[in-house]
Amino acid sequence: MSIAAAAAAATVTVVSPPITSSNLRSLSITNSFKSSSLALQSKTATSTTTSLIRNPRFRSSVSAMSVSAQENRYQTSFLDRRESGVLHFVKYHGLGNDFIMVNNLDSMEPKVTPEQAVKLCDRNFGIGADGVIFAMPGWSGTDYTMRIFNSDGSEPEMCGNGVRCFAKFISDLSNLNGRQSFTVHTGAGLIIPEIQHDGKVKVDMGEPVLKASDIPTKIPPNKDQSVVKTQIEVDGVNWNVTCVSMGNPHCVTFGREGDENLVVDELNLADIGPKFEHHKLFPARTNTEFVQVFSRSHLKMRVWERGAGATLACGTGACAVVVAAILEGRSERNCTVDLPGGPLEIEWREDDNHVYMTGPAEGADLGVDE
Ligand SMILES: N[C@@H](CCC[C@H](N)C(=O)O)C(=O)O
Repeated sequence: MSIAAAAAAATVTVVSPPITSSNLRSLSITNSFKSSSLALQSKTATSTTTSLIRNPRFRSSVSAMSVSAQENRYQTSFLDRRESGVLHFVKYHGLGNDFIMVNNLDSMEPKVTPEQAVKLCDRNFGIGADGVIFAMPGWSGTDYTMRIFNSDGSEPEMCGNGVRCFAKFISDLSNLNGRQSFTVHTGAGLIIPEIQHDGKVKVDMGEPVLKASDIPTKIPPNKDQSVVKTQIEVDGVNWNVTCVSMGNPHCVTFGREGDENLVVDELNLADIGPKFEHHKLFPARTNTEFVQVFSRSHLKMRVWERGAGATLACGTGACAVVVAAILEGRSERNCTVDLPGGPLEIEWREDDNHVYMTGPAEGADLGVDE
């Protein structure tokens, strides 16, 4: 289906996973999109494909909407029905960080434009999500490619919770013949998720990037080429920050000048979050994690995500938090990180310098049982 056909889509079908022919039920949502922005969006999508492929880290108005719930039973999976003008998707979430998942395995061109993603992600006038994730064919030898649009339409390099959802989505879509692990090309390079026996997904998130200019941040490096526990002024207050990229940029803070012990529940995230995100010291904007230390292996964080705002969880953010905590001498290499949506297990392994993230990923449960 072409971008134009997708954009002109009149019907979007939501299906509750697991995706099997026997238990398939659907909820139809009818959208009318303004078609005037289509040509421009198609160009945007193409240029983002190009920039993703060039990423050097790969080395190692909804004008009207009506919703009608129907009980439809189909003999075959919805994935086998390819009506033109219909976008099929499912909702997945990792600890409440939720995504519209699109089966894009037949094309390297996203079936949804950034502008459409903004509309689809709207929690009142759209479907509601923190982002749209596309499962695409592999690239340069990988099994698959994952791309994502934030709810503001921007394209991040990587998404930790998203890649766990991606792994579950792929295993629901494809016959993996018992394989539980595969390789995924992302804007942050090669990512390897593995579905564990307990249903959780463990992800090799690769090596953290610490060089300030690669994160990118304009904060002057204070330790080798990295920014570790240095002060920046945000809205008239000095914050101690450590900067880490997990393919996407993160600014991690454990507190303000003279007040090292953040109580993260007391923060006005909606006020301070955007001031970090759009700070002039972060040329590509930044995700920001506010962290409270319970012990050397137990941390709690709240996140303000670039392009998505306050979310219930951020996988790359939790990885960045543990890397920052280790760099600042606050934690061990294995930590439980509590997020508003639940805990993630993070390890920054000494032997290979890779960060490993383990946590759940689930399809949205519409509560419709057989
Ligand atoms: N929630 C994600 C991160 C998504 C991308 C982020 N908003 C960005 O722009 O970098 C995660 O779980 O990592």
